Order: sequence, then structure tokens, then C-alpha cells
Amino acid sequence: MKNFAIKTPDAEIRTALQQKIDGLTKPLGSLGRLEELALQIGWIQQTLTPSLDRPYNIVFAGDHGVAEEKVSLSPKEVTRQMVDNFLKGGAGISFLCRQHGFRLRVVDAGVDAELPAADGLIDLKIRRGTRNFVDTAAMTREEMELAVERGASVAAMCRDDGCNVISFGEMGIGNTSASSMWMTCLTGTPLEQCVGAGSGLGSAGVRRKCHVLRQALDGYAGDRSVEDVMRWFGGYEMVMAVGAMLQAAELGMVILVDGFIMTNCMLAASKLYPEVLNYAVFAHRGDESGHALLLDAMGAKPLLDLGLRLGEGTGAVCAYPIVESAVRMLAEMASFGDAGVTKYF
Ligand SMILES: Cc1cc2ncn([C@H]3O[C@H](COP(=O)(O)O)[C@@H](O)[C@H]3O)c2cc1C
Ligand SMILES: O=C(O)c1cccnc1
Repeated sequence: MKNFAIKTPDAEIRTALQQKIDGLTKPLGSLGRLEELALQIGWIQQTLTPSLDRPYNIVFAGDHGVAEEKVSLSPKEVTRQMVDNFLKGGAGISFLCRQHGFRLRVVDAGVDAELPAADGLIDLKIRRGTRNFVDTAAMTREEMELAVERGASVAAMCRDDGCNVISFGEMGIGNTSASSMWMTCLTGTPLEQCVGAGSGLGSAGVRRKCHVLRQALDGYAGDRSVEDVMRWFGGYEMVMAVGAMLQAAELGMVILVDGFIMTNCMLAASKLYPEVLNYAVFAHRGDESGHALLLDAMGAKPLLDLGLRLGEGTGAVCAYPIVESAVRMLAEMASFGDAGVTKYF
């Protein structure tokens, strides 16, 4: 698999950053999480005056063979229909990207349809959908490696365009099933606790989904290494997101982590390269039932708790103004000395 050179940023600047934050006109620590974020972003960028430039949200789209098992309320055709919707500007992520100044790109990682070329669509299709992981591996080793490389190329393209803060999202009917499989295999959390309603199953539907996924887990003959779990359960859009996250970290970009699916991608990325977590800002805790457990297992403290369960990058983009506030705090707040305010602590 492609190698990534991901650094832990030099810790020396943290002292100066903390001193700058503590010297701003406020009681010590009173801007709470904003102060932690400012420290993280200044550390990533190795400066006392970090900036957020040309944010992108990338939606990786791909279909899943396991959708044949009716593990989702919707059929897989909805993946292609939603790609159209993203391109026309009518999806949840579309208005959020407009609101917060994100460039939106959709990557065809493996949609099971021939998609005509369109503005905003990047064709990196590996195959028309993964194989059904109840019967066999979702993808070959070669496809998995190619997906990591192609995902990496998307992050590099954004960086080349001047982007230093990037959000990843996904569209793929059936991908909460794939994510639950990654979560159980990579964290050891019992399968049933990793499975939820996805895009809207009722309790009978969730029981059925659990049953199908249990069968898949029992039939899994791999070695449980990260690479093997990624390829066995797929999908292409998720593996591309892993490659994109690793490349973004190598390039020193701030990575906004979205919902259940993208948190699983960050989990897999961090099992390959733990240093990737230095660059991650966990945006929100969503309503998909495994998400909170997964965040806890990763020791992640998300910024928002809005009951979102959509994906596409929506939670990540919603959290962006908070990240911006952290950066503005460093750029715009006066110090005690400059403002003539007396510091009594
Ligand atoms: C109209 C529609 C738009 C979506 N946008 C994101 N998802 C979300 O739901 C899917 C995962 O849920 P499941 O595993 O239950 O299929 C993914 O495509 C995810 O992005 C959507 C789902 C639907 C139906
Ligand atoms: O949290 C998510 O990313 C999510 C949850 C349900 C359905 N689709 C996405």
C-alpha cells in the first residue's frame, strides 16, 4: 500500500501558543474548547497566527454489494440520484457548503452507474459497486490499494489549490453496514452495539440488518488486519476517504471529521498511522447509535451534538464556524498589555 510520511508537528511551539492564549484579555481558560482548537491548529501550522484557507468538502460516492441484502431502507439507485442532487446544489451538504464558503466536489469512487461528466464531479471510479461481503470480499487487494492512492490524489489536488482545511463526507447506500463491520473488527466492540438505523430503519429493520451482518462476520475468513478489514467490508468511497485523510495529514492540513462513517474512516487511518489524529478535529456526535461509542473508544471529544444522522460531510461543515472562531481568537483578540487591561491572576 502507498506509504505516507505523517509527522507529529514539533511540540516546541505549544508553549508559545499557550502563552499567547493566556495573555489574551479573558480569564484563564475561559474560551474553553476554542482555546484547545486554537492550540491544535497553531501547532499543526507551526505558527502563532494560523489561518484557514479555501476549505473544501469532498463527498466520496460509491455503491455497496451488501445493499442487495436490504440492510438499508433505500435501494442503491439512490446513491446515483443523490450524486445528481449534489451536482445540482440541492442536497443537505450543498446549502451548508454555500453557507460556510466550502467548495464542494463529488468523487465517483464506485457508483454503480455510468455518470456523465459534470462540473464538480471527479471520476475516480474503481468499479461499479463493491461485491456483497456476505458472500465474499467487497474488493480485491489491488482495488483497495488503488482506492487509497486515488483518495490521496484528491487531498493533494485540494492542497495544490491552496486549501489547508478539508472536510470529507460520503454517499453510498449501505455504508453504515460497512462502517459497523469496520468498527466491530477494529475496536472489538460487539457487533450489535455497532449497528444502528442508518438512513432510517425501524427496530425490525435494525434486527434484520444485525442478522445479515452477523452472518457476514461469521463468514469472514481474513486476518483482521486493518488493510484486510478495509478491503473485505469496503466500500470504495470509504477506502478513498482513508487515503485522502492520510494524504491531508501528510500535507499538514486540518481535517474535519464528520459522522459515523467518516469517524470509522479516521479510525482505520489512525490504525495505519496514529499520527493522523494530530490533524483531526472531530466535528460532531451524531444520532447513529454506534457513533458515540466509537468516539468514546477513540477518546475523541466532538464539538457539536445536533442529532445529525446524514453524512455527506454535513456535521463537519456545521462545525466549521467554531473552528474559524478559534483561529480568529488568536488573530483578533487583544492581549492584556496591548489593551491596557490589568491581569490579576
Ligand atoms: C436520500 C438520502 C440521502 C442521503 N445522504 C446521505 N445519506 C446517508 O445514508 C446512507 C447510509 O445509510 P444506510 O446504510 O442506511 O444506507 C449513506 O449514503 C449516507 O451518506 C443519505 C441517505 C438517503 C436515503
Ligand atoms: O453519521 C453518519 O455519517 C450517518 C448516519 C446515518 C446515515 N448516514 C450517515
